[in-house]
Amino acid sequence: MPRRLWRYQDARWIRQLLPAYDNDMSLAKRQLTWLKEKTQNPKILDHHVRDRAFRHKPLQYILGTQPFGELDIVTRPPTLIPRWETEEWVHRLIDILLPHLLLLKKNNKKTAPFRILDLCTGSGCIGLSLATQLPSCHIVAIDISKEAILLAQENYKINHAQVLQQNSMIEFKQLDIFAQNAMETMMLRDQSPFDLIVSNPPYVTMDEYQSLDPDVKEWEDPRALVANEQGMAIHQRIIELANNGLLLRSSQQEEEDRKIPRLVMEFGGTHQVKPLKQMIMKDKILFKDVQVWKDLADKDRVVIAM
Ligand SMILES: C[S@@+](CC[C@H](N)C(=O)[O-])C[C@H]1O[C@@H](n2cnc3c(N)ncnc32)[C@H](O)[C@@H]1O
Repeated sequence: MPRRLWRYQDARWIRQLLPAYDNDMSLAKRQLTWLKEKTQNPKILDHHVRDRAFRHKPLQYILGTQPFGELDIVTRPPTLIPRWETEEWVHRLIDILLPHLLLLKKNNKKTAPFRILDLCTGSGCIGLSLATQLPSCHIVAIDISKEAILLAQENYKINHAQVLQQNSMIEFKQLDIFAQNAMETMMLRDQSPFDLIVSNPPYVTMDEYQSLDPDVKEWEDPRALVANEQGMAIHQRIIELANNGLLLRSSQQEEEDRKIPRLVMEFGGTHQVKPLKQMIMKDKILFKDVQVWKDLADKDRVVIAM
């Protein structure tokens, strides 16, 4: 296409993109630059701009990937696009676990793999980050959605070599955590409890869901977002399963293990802090302490039980 025509097209595309970015010219221009990095074909580009501008298609679904720490996670509707808030706490968690696992390895204190359960895995971003950065871990990752499990497996294939390099492994399984046989299915072959449970479960109420942006509502699976019980039904189920034997009992643990997180769950905001802490500390046998981590926007975001 001649340069003059490109300039004309660019101006038209930017005009079309503007409403999707609150009429912020620099943001609209930046989006166009990213779209152009994906394709230089004007017909395809025009299609992408229309998808973004008129069909509210999230940019990450158009580009097909989203960076998540060291990983480039493949994104596809309707599986939830990994969020920066999750990326942040996962890397904070890795920073805590890594020296601990290296020390255990050095002191020969733990010969069996460190077992992690990633509940509500979606694209696999959390489980795969842990599997590619932590040594000798055995991770089981669960999701109710078939599309999510297929996507997570695709993401695993891309990062397979890094997982092997860590001498770790990860398995994905489609399962409803409310299913009757959930616990046995999650423990898989070993039938032994986990050292750590991590999860970014759905946590918005149906009312909150109604007011979300069309980018989210029209493209992402509602099952990834909405939960009953004021957005805490899945958290409640995870705590119940942990208490019923899915997590190692503290008496079976080495003293050092007690200092590291054993249950890590993302949640929606300050209004959920008190009920979540109460649910976790109801049975004081399993957990000795509970903390809340804030995200970079200074919002209560993750509950950590030790
Ligand atoms: C907020 S998304 C998190 C996805 C991913 N872990 C992330 O952080 O981007 C929640 C996920 O929970 C899954 N989910 C919802 N209800 C579930 C259930 N009952 N059992 C298992 N997974 C469930 C959804 O399919 C969705 O993929």
